[in-house]
Amino acid sequence: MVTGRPLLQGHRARWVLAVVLGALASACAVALMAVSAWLISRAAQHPPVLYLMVAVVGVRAFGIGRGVLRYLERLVSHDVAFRLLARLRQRLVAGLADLAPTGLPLWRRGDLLSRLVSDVDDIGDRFLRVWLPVAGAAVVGAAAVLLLGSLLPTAGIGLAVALLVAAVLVPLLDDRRTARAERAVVRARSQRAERVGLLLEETTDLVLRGEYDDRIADLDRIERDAVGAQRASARSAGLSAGIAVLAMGGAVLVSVIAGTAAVTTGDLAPVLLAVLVLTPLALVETVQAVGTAAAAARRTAAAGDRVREVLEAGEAAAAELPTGDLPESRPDGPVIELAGVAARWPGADRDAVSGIDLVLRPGERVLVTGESGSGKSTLIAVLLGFLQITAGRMTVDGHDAADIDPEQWRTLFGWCEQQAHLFDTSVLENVRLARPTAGDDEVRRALDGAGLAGWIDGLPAGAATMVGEHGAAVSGGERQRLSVARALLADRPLLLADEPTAHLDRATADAVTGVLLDGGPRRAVLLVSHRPEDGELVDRVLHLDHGRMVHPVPTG
Ligand SMILES: Nc1ncnc2c1ncn2[C@@H]1O[C@H](COP(=O)(O)OP(=O)(O)OP(=O)(O)O)[C@@H](O)[C@H]1O
Repeated sequence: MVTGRPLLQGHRARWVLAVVLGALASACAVALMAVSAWLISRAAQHPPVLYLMVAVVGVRAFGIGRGVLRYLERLVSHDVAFRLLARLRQRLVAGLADLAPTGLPLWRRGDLLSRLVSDVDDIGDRFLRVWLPVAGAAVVGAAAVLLLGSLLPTAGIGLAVALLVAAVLVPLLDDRRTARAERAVVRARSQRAERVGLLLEETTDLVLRGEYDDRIADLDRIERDAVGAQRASARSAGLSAGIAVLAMGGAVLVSVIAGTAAVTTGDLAPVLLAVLVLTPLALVETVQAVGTAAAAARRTAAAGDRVREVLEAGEAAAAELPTGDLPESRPDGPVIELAGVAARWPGADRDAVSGIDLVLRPGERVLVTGESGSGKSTLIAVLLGFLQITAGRMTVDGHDAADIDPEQWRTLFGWCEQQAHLFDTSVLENVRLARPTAGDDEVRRALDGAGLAGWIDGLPAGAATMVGEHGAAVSGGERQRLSVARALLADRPLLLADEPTAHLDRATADAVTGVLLDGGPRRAVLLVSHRPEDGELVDRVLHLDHGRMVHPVPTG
């Protein structure tokens, strides 16, 4: 559950310090007002200046203390909040990694981004804008009530009632409206992130299909909803703030009436009248913060629910993952076997592959062919452990994959994909991702192996050249070879290549296929390809038709 308690673990002392500092800063503001009031009243009686010195020092100390303590409170509380947010994001990303890739379509990409960024930020606000002001207001409010009550009980009661109205009653009465408005704010924000993401991804298609303007109009509608929701939320907050001022005004009035009467009857020293009257005014800001805290509490609750969904899905996925170790590796490399394997994508009503029997021995090269949609990529997803098998058995050296920790299982495989993702960093670092501990020399050898030496020599900064956002500065063939370089650097016992030459010219495709298949005696290679000529380069061909293996392999 995304609540403060588990998140706060290890940070409680800092958190208490932030609350104490915040309360002291608010207390300084109230004390400043009270002491100033006393000082002005007393000074009006022209006493010897010595009588006033303590109060003068007090005014200075409280004035400086208010600013310094508030600064320190901000420093400590934001430090705690950022630590908590980092911890929460780590947990979310770890959960998503357990869900990926088949579980990720549970949420649209923009929606997921909004949960990871804005919703998590809102949860940070729970500490900064909900608990902190409420804790501070509770401490300072109680102290002010005690102070006024000790001077004149009626004034204390008046202040207590005003505080209850402004900080408890109004937020409670307004709760349903606030909750609705804040839920709408969070929903509109997520829709906006989702639609903007889609719009950016599909701009070219939308323009060509003439649907771009409709999408912009749709976005405008969402934006109007978002603004409407924010207005409703601001109206609520404004109302609470206004009532807080009125309530404190009421407390001032009670103090004036009761205080004047008490001074007349001699029950109260005249110099204390100003203290009674001005102290409630110093509390206005503190009480208003409680009003906005109520709205923030509602928003963070809505955001918390959305983050919790992702966390719980991740935790559920993690709980189901096996934890066994890979068996001791054999000197000549592992043997991977699939016997009668079937697998189904989430939400599908039939298996995407079934009855798959396949043995991959060290050094073997197997070509997988089949029409589009016949299940070739699904077979790779099964091998990589991304897709649960629904029937049959997959083993490594006789040990069931279903018992092995998926992270360990995946260390068996190198993967050369169709559209390798490139990050906005250098060529070198993009390849090093495959084995982060690899030295520059090893990365360069992998680049050479993938036939990229000539290309790199021609780059302005060699292998240190940046590839641009999403690899914008890299051609399709170069991207493909970078993917090959990654697979070579990873140097895993089994190399899976899913149509690695799909977008390449014949000569480049021949070269890339050659490099991939030349894995040596220990590395098995499973190549998915539509090129008939690749059949000549491998030991075996596995042909798929509607998810099932076909024997004999059709020719031509
Ligand atoms: N991520 C996915 N989620 C749901 N269904 C999927 C997913 N990927 C593939 N499928 C379904 O599984 C079946 C096999 O698809 P697969 O991508 O494995 O075929 P393929 O042989 O690799 O096709 P292509 O040559 O076009 O890449 C298809 O019916 C497809 O719709």
